[in-house]
Amino acid sequence: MTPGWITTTLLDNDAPGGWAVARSRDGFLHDANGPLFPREWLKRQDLSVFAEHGIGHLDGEPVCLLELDSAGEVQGCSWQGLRGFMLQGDHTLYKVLGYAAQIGTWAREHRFCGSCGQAMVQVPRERAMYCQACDLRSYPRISPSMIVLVTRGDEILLARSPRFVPGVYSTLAGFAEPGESAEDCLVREVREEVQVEVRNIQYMGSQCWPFPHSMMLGFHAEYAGGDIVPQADEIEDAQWFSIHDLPPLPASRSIARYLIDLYLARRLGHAEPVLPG
Ligand SMILES: NC(=O)C1=CN([C@@H]2O[C@H](COP(=O)(O)OP(=O)(O)OC[C@H]3O[C@@H](n4cnc5c(N)ncnc54)[C@H](O)[C@@H]3O)[C@@H](O)[C@H]2O)C=CC1
Ligand SMILES: [Mg+2]
Ligand SMILES: [Zn+2]
Repeated sequence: MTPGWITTTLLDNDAPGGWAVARSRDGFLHDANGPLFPREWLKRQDLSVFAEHGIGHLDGEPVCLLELDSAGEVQGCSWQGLRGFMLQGDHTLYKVLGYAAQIGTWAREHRFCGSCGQAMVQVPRERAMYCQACDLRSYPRISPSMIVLVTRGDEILLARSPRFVPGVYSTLAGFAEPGESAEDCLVREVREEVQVEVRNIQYMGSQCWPFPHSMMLGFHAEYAGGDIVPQADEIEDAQWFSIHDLPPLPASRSIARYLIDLYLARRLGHAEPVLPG
């Protein structure tokens, strides 16, 4: 048995046994034992299965995803969004569900060729969809995004989007555009969102963010000039906060929180946090 979670290219859906997770628009099915169910049992429930994908091995046992058309009723079970699993519970299980969500979304959105519109087929032994007419392969989509903590000595720049939980302030973030490096993206996003200039950009680490398919590239950068002007619509408020008097912060497993906690630890001489993968 290999411990932990290992994604696999593809599994044989006809081989019996293993675990399954079920996903609908309402999230993942779970009961008191969590979101993993014996696969054979789950397939016997009255669920409208749209697609089945082998996704990996957990502690050596195969795991598959049942993508559903709708959230059915299963006695003793309820549905919970991926974000809920990110916020609390076992981190390895959240990784399983995050991967399942990305594969399920990608497969659902790539049934037809984006070039000619014909049905695509699953490539054997590879996580890819294929259009024979165009000789075109589509791989799971990942969107590179940068995230940055802008610092000024004992102050850090935090902002809030109208989408955030009330009161919470976070680091700045944004999707990379074609033609940009992560650093170009950082400079542009900080300018756009708060009209501030930065220098001494330092890469701190990355995190998969399956909402729905971001790859977060995390940085610290020093303030170099400009007064904060929040971008209309995108940024509700942005401020310099003293590291000794911070507002409510993002979830502890997010890279946003890691970037903040890491800066605080270095500034205050505490032990450095570990970035959850
Ligand atoms: N893990 C973490 O700690 C954090 C993760 N994030 C994530 O970072 C990503 C980017 O942050 P935002 O401030 O929302 O982005 P942003 O500042 O670039 O603005 C969002 C806008 O970008 C456009 N957009 C949506 N999907 C896109 C894509 N795939 N490529 C290019 N443009 C796209 C849309 O117009 C959307 O309204 C999001 O996935 C967000 O959830 C943001 C903050 C913290
Ligand atoms: Mg943004
Ligand atoms: Zn095609």
